Amino acid sequence: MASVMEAFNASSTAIPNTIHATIASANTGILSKAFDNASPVSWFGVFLTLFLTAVVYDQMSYWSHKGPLVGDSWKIPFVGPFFDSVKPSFDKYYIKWTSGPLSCVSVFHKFVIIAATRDTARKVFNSPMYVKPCVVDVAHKLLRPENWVFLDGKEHVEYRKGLNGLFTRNALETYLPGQQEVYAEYFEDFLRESQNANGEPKPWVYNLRELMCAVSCRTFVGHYMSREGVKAIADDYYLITAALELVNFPIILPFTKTWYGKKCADKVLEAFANCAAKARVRMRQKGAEPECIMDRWIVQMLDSDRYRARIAKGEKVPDEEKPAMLLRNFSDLEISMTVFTFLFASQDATSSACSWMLQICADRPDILQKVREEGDRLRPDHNQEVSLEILEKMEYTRAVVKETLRYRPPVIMVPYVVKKDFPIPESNYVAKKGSMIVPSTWLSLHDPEAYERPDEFEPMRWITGNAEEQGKNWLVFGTGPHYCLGQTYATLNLMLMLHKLSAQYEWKHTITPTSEEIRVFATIFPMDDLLLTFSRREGA
Ligand code: HEM
Repeated sequence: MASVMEAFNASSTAIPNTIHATIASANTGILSKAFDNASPVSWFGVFLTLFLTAVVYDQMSYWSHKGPLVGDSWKIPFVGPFFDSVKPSFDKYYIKWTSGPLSCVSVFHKFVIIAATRDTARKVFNSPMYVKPCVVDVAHKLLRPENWVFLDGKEHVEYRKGLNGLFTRNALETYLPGQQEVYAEYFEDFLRESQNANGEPKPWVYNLRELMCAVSCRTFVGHYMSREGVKAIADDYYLITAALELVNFPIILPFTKTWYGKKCADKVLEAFANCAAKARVRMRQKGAEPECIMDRWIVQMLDSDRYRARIAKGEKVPDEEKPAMLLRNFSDLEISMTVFTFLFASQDATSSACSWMLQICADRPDILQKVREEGDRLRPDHNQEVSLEILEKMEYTRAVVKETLRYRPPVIMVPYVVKKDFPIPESNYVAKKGSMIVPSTWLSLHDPEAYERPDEFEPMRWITGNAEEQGKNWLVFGTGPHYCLGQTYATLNLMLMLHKLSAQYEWKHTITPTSEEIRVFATIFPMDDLLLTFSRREGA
């Protein structure tokens, strides 16, 4: 969502010229009187007039954008519902989504259109001619302005193609052993922490965030980073999320959230660039096998180099020896910036998903029992590595993960910005250039026409029901040219986590009156931060 800075930065709105002219003439009249010593008009009068003029301008601007959209008829002068966005409330978002397919708010001078239904949301996701993803201004400073995620159109498509090779089935298989190592270490830590607390339940959301950060780092940079290095990133990562919150001061002043976030982001970038340098050295060694995303990327670069060298020498290289994707050479910093975007995109979403998944499975022993039965059947020896082949056979575990993502979609809104006036004839509306337009995923994923009893958690809808056929409603990972690059990886990773944890551990959830309430912090979490205790599963 927009930062306050964006609100301030918003381009001037298209108020009819007559209004501009009226305001201008009013201003000149008053000002000339103020400077005329003989005039009784006081500075207070001048100020008041300018203020009222600005209020009128702000209101007219709001109306000129709003047109037929659902939204307040009157805007609180200048700020709009700013104070609501300081502490975002799920219930308030929900009221907005259900108010109409397209609704609006205006915060400061930023006009925000909310696309709440499946069809309006899809329309936004699939209109790259008119819209592009929008991030808070501070994101450019944290991720660096030259980062690929800020590319648009053809350049974005081309860059993204070069990344596809990092998420193929074959690639995902090579990351599995590293992920399992991390789960094994952290689950034992969970157990110790619960034992040290003498079985007293503790909020676990923070531990899960750290775990997800560690698994991501192992997947992205393998063993090039020490456990302490990973822990340092995991410990500080929330500073980055906080810096990118909707409402933050736009200029990076010392000791503000954005300042801490930037410091943390610089550390992560430097650490990842060091890892890239190490990967470059290791992957040049004979027989070195890729273990992480950086390795695979560097192997693709080296293969492309070799191919180009052969061609340059005039060799006729058979087609089957040509790399699937010819890559240019990326610097350590470029690799680092890109891998940072993976962490940035995955950290909050995956932490949210696994928090809800553990809560739901603890509260529904019938579901957990089935996950265990499937796991025990397909991998009876708990010391055996989980192969991709085994994981892919876990139909019920997959259904639980997909149902978690549907029932509690981690990313409830994806902010886009309108690049040029965007006609939406279905709503008889044209979104003006510079507006923010935010497709929401919630209603689509809770649409009773697509998913019967949408507010019930029913994994079987993915096996014996028709949930898999509702592709148009499945907006968990977005759709269109920016759809989530890591969706297969994210799903498999959550399956791996649930399988490994349920095979060897028990976890109990202490239900509180706010367990089912939703706290919005970039993504969504149980309001009470998920009170858990861990123990070893009998016989494991
Ligand atoms: C449960 C976990 C996840 C959820 C719910 C999720 C959801 C999303 C959503 C909704 C988008 C915006 C799509 C759009 O605008 O159409 C997105 C984009 C993206 N995601 Fe994910 N994501 C998850 C995990 C991951 C992971 C693990 C990675 C990386 C390894 C990742 C990498 C990305 C990237 C790079 C983009 C931007 C793609 C682009 O602009 O071309 N995501 N994700």
